[in-house]
Amino acid sequence: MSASEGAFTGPGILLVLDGWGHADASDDNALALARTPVLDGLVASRTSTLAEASGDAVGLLPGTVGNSEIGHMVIGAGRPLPYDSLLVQQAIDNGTLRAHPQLGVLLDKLAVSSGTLHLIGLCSDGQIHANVEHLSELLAAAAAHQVQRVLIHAITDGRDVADHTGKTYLSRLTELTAWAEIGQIATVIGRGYAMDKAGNLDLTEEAVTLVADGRGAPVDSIHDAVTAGERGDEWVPAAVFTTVGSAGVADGDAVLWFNFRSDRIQQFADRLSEHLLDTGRSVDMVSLAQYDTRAAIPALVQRADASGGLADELATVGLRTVRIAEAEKFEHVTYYINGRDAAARGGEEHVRITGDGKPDYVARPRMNLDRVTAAVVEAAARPEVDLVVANLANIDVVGHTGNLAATVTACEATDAAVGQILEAAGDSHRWVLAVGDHGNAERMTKPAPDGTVRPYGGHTTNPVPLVIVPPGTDRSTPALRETATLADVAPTVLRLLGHKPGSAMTGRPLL
Ligand SMILES: O=C(O)[C@H](O)COP(=O)(O)O
Ligand SMILES: [Mn+2]
Ligand SMILES: [Mn+2]
Repeated sequence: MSASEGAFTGPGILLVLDGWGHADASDDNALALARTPVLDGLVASRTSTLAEASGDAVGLLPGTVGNSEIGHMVIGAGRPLPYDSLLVQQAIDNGTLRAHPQLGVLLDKLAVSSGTLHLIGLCSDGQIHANVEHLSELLAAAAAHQVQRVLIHAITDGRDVADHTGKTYLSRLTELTAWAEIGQIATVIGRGYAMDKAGNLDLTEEAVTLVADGRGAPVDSIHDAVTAGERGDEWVPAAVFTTVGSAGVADGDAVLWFNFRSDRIQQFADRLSEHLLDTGRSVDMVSLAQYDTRAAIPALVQRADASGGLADELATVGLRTVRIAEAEKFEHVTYYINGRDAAARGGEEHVRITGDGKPDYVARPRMNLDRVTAAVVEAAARPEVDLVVANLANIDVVGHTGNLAATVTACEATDAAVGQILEAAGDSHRWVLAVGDHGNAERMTKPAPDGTVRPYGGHTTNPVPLVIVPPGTDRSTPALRETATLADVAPTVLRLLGHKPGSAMTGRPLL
């Protein structure tokens, strides 16, 4: 360790506590209700501040809740990055989406062949994976090109928005189709099936055969579609509207995927592509934003450049990092934090902690935290490792269940884990920077579109705690700046490691 402008430099630990947001205590604030002496101590310390993690501070539309993808990307990039949802909205506002040549060719082809356009995506306004309002532009484009038939394959949410609101969003779809004078809902299925990202292909298959072959329970109304299941909107079972005639995808049809975030739709997109190919159907596919699929699906809106972030800077100066998270958040500390770049840089080691079987987060709110913590402690003890980067998933993942009691347990388990990690940091004379990537557990209810207050497991627009714990007994560290955003994390980490912020970073070191 050496002194540098009042701050110390040396090896450290960057700890992302997923879903660790800040809000005043209330009876729906799981973090405040939980007994969390370690986290409370960190937040009350002099080297603690609050960082903006939502809206335009990170590259989202103003007022939009943060999410893991943009959160980790900005933590890594050291600058706000125009996120896909923002870029899609800009393309709608400036007319480039509607005038997109590739979209025009696809729609004209359908108009000539009388083929069907299938719109597939998450129907809510959660703005994390999709926004149902984007459909007005897509339907208008189809109508302008005189496409004759548009079918919507709606995925119900209940995770990024309050549960049991699926009916409201499906009703919104019918308003949009009435306004555009084209389109009808053909099928409905919950995101638990259609947006599995853990390789549970049996779940994905339900969505694939529903959309491709029209195989699902016949329903006559939105009400029947969403009330068939008793497990909420995430698990609405496959349903086909009897009113649409043939709901499946025919040879010569086209598919437009309207989720803008890839991670939870790519498995479905790949499986549907393979299924159509296997069954001899030639179908044009495009996606609203870029997907990380095996299948080549052209995107209508391109991703922002996220290079020049922490990973690139660490590689340039030759520092070693270990990245640790359980499966749910593994891409977050590797792919996302590295600027949506799958290549591991030199000096980068990845530790992915996997669990057994299908997770039940209410029954097991500790998840695999003990093993994640053990891996962090082990990595911290290795002198050749300059920076340990870890994500503790529980506060967010259990928070998503909307179950307050389970989330309180998740917060308490995380608190104990952070305590162990701080001890290990003390032993190895490392600093620790702990930060949330967006809010979640600090608010567990939300008014639904119908005005009722419902349990809510989704993210928030609240700022997140950002705390630096100096190594050893160093108590000379100055207080942190009061205004901060996630873009300040990478410059601060580089400073603490004894290096300058990267030239592409606009965030500023917090000390
Ligand atoms: O995909 C999910 O689990 C949620 O919709 C968003 O959560 P994340 O942004 O924390 O992954
Ligand atoms: Mn997150
Ligand atoms: Mn989340």
